[in-house]
Amino acid sequence: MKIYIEENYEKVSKRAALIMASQVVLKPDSVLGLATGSTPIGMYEELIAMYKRGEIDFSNVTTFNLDEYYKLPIENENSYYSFMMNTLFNHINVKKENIHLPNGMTESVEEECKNYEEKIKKAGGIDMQLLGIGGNAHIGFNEPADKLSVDTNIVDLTQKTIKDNSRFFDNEEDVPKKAISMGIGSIMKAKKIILLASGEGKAEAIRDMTNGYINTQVPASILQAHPDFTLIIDKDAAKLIK
Ligand SMILES: N[C@@H]1[C@@H](O)[C@H](O)[C@@H](COP(=O)(O)O)O[C@@H]1O
Repeated sequence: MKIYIEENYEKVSKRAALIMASQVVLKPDSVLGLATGSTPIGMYEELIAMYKRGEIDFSNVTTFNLDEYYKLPIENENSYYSFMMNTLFNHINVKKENIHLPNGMTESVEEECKNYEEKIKKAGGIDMQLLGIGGNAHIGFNEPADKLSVDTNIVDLTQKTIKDNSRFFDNEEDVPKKAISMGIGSIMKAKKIILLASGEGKAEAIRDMTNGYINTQVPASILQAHPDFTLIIDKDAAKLIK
């Protein structure tokens, strides 16, 4: 595990964008695993700026997002599809057919999860996976539990996650209670993983995921066992690291 502790959120975003951009420059047909949440927004803005300056070309890139809410139409502004289109995809030259998110509106969850895994495999696996982290150390939507799913699966969101994510919705009741998420195995199969975190609200999760132990109640802790894992955090998120 490599850890970069940056002065602030802006520096976290800049370093992450440079790492992601290098991946695409060195391998223009990279398969990128992407994440939602507020944390990666700064990194996406940096990547858009690089694209506009002609420094980076996404035309051969394929993307797979970590997760999508269950039964939230993609037209809803809070769907992760809408988030990704508005925050990144509409501003760069990635091809629409190369963009993948789990279909939360599927009639057959089991089939959708299986297909998603197949599609990742067919694309050659994920070269670089970007992650944020939940306040309870979830990654994707793999919530703390006694058992964690290896493959893409449907998950029940914890009350904490529903509360955390309610800031984007009009009411807490509008937050979907379930999501389809890549599993821990799907994430760990990525050749490289980077995780971004910023702010004091993530300090406990960062402490617990870097303490040398793997604990399913701290889903992100498994990343310590990945051979090419980079943590990019700001001082506030790092303040409880021992
Ligand atoms: N499913 C997403 C995660 O992928 C993300 O890491 C987390 C943290 O979000 P934020 O970056 O807004 O704190 O939120 C959601 O629950």
